[in-house]
Amino acid sequence: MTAAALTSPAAAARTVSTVRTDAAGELLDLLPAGGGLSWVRRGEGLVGWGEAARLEVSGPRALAEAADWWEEYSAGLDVGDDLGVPGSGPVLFGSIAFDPVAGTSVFVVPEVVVGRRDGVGWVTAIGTAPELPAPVRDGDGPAPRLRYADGALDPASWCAAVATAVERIAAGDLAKVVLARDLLVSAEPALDPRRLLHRLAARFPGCWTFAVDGLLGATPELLLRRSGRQLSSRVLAGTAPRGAGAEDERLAAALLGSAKDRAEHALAVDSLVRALEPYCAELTAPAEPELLTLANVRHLATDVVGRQRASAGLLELVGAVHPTAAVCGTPTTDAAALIGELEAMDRGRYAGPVGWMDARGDGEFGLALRCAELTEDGGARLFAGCGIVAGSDPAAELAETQSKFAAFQAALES
Ligand SMILES: C=C(O[C@H]1C=CC=C(C(=O)O)[C@@H]1O)C(=O)O
Repeated sequence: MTAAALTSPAAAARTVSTVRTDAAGELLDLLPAGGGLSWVRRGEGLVGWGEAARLEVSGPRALAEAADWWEEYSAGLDVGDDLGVPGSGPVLFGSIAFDPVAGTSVFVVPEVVVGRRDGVGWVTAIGTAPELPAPVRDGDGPAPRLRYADGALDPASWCAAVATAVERIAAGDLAKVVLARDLLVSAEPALDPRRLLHRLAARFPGCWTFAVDGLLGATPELLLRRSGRQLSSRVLAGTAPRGAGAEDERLAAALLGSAKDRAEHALAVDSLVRALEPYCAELTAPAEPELLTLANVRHLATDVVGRQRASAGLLELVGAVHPTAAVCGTPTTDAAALIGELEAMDRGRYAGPVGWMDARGDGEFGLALRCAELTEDGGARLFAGCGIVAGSDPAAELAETQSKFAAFQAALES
């Protein structure tokens, strides 16, 4: 089934202007109280608010429909863009379901976007250009009172699911599956997305702090960036906890030397490279992964770069590479079926692509990891998953989900 609810631009709102702004300060400080849209890393990126148009879509052609809709929508705009850089002019934010066929993907064109790239700032407005709001730095009030509850599976049941996955892998049914679990949190007073985004960005400056339609987080994984014909991706898989003092160094060395984690990582890189190859004139992936160190965990990381050959748009490319084995498994179809069998939950937009694109087709989509979906009662549903391969230990994987939940929990609890 395809469900497409779209808004067309009203005649009065067809004018788009991008002008340079020297407004200093943090992008996230400009967000309205209820939150808004965000894609920010190390103080650069995009924030947006207001809704000039919106598309919710599912079904076998979901991403193709979204691409057509954006092309038609943006072609109908009268754009004045002083900068002409990736992210200037009209911008579409998107949060794509883990399973775009069954799940609902959400695309939003904000009325106002403020961007910063290489130190240059700009503001884009659809319709009448607004006065920029006074920046608000959230942070001093007390944290809300929080209560956590198990999501679909309690820890013991989730460990049993991991043990079943390990058996299936040992039986030769598949090589890898990523199993996730959810954690529910209720909050009094209701969670404030702007406050959460500030805290995520402060603790994870090297991650992309994102917010699209109630899904927010700080992801370390870049699924695909397109800038003209240049493509890049940061693939992550293989995780170790952080330790204190010398123990931290020992854990880092053990991760880099772990045959299990290297195998898990190689499958993720391979899945991306295979999917991207048909579109590329050049594609380079280093043979050895590097370590990516975050406040809560370390990952094996590989930066892949390519030059596009065919004229495919960004959403087509995203649809071609998703889901990689960093969030699904190998072979993809068997892993997706096992996820459906064992996780006992709907991932929704968790582990799906999240990001933005402009009218030239440049943009960035990460994977929605280390994130939570805000719930109507003012709380949230947190997600964390782990790659399961031969030799995975259920207790260690459970501990890994706890380390990953800790990324969002630190923002909730401070
Ligand atoms: C699925 C998640 O992480 C993926 C990305 C990096 C490392 C992973 C791992 O080591 O299992 C996962 O593949 C998650 O954080 O929910």
